[in-house]
Amino acid sequence: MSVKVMMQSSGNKTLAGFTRRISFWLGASVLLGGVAAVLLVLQLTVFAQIVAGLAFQHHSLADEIPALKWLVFFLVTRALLQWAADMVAAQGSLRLISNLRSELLQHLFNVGPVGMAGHATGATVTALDAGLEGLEPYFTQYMPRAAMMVVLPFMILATVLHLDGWSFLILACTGPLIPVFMALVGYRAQAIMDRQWTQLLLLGSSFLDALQGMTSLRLLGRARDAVAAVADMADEYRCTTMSVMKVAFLTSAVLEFFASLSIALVAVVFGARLLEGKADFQSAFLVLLLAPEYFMPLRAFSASYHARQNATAAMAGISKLFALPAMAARHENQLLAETLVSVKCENLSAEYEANRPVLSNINCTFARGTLSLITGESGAGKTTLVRLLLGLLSPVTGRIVAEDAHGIAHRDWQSNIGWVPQRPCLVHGTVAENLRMASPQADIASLRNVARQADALSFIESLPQGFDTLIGERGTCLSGGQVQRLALARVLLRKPQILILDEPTAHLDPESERRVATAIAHVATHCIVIVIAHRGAIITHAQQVLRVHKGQVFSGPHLLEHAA
Ligand SMILES: Nc1ncnc2c1ncn2[C@@H]1O[C@H](COP(=O)(O)OP(=O)(O)OP(=O)(O)O)[C@@H](O)[C@H]1O
Repeated sequence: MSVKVMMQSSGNKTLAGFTRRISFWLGASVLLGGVAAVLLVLQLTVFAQIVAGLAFQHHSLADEIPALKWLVFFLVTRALLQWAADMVAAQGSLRLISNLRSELLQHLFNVGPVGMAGHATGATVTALDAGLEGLEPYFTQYMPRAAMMVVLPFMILATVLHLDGWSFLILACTGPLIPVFMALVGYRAQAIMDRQWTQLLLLGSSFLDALQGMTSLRLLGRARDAVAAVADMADEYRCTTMSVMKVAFLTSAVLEFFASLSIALVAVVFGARLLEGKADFQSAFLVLLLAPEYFMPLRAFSASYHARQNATAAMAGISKLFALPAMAARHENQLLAETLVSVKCENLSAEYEANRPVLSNINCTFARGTLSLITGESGAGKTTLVRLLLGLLSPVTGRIVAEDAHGIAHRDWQSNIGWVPQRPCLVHGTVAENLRMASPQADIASLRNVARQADALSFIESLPQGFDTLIGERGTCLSGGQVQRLALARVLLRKPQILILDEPTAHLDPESERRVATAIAHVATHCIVIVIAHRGAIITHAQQVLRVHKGQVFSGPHLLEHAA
């Protein structure tokens, strides 16, 4: 993409980069877990000492009370430390995920609708939702467990070496088998996880597409096929999930087998030497208590290994979104106090792909109190010009200058634009709720005022509950003309100084078209109004016509007559 990148998101957007961001939290978690591990070894040592004292040294329970107090102390403190370690890791992870979600959303706002054009909405939603959630177990479970897999087994090995050489040898030889085995299984499991993630993305996009296109699908008689296709994908996703589970269970079973075998070997070797009188009970008992704990972090690590694979697969989708170039200009959401009198395009060029200009060095002016019409054949670049004005696309060369009556150019003028696309976005809610999207604090008098300006008041008042009538998602309970007038009323609530409309009267019946055109012409008396249109009543109200043709913009009085 050659489009100028306005803002590159900062920082290393990889799992390693994200891990570094919460290194303090992970470090604290591992430290707390490490202290808990020391307490575990001490707890088992005291326990072995108590059992040996009671069984072989004829101690009474009263003799062991000080040791029992230590045992309880170690037990409780260790439980608290472990809880704290888990909490710290969870806290760091939740903060990171929350920050990442804000960063990603901010980045997508900077990318804007033009940059997102080739990206399926369902896949984006899945990456933002399930994708980011999928990273959480990686930070809360996998990373701390990976660290503890090094800390605790080494601590136990050191203790066992001090107690018995043979047991040390058995544990030292069997322990590393587990990570090696994990690496072998992991290679195969990663491919399945990647497939599962791709299927989830496809499922999300297909489901959303099927929902959005349900009317067309029904009209084409393909609704059942679409439902069947989504069902098939859901079934494939289920099968892949079962494969993931199968790999996870098999891995756990094999690891359990290795661990049990190793512990049994320690028990048999030590037991035989105990019978021969070559070892003492307390050491043997302690080694037997320590052996399962030696494998515990390895088993916990293996149980959370799928979290890493899941995160790696999810990260691929998230990285793709972070890698999208930012195309939209950033501007403050502040309305200007000064009145803008003109918006000038100076030597403006735009392109979506390198060396394929859609607009080349265009110059034009949009003045206050003027209704400017942008016309031209399909694909000429009318929408591209509007995208430049809206700040959704950055110019390759040139600039757009917005001036007030004193000739002062303002920087944050784009927040003063009101934009009505061809298909305005109305949400499931009441008429008033849809209008208040533009200004949540607006009172009913303001709503009535803008509705009157947009010629929408009479039809709103004729609805069963007036401004409290539910209009359905995308205004399904309203006609095309009513949706346009409602969208116009909504945008007027923001008191825009510049109003841009994309084919506002397309698909309307002559009466609705006339009413919408008159309402727009009325707004143009105190605004800079720019309308994309090819034909219809709106043309008769235009004071300026700009024709976009082969990357150039032509204007002149003859075009006005021609357009009319
Ligand atoms: N997001 C995009 N990525 C790449 N090319 C694009 C993109 N949007 C538009 N174009 C291309 O830019 C050119 C101008 O498109 P634009 O939408 O500005 O035309 P238009 O005059 O508004 O057409 P219409 O009247 O059909 O809406 C077209 O050739 C189109 O294929």
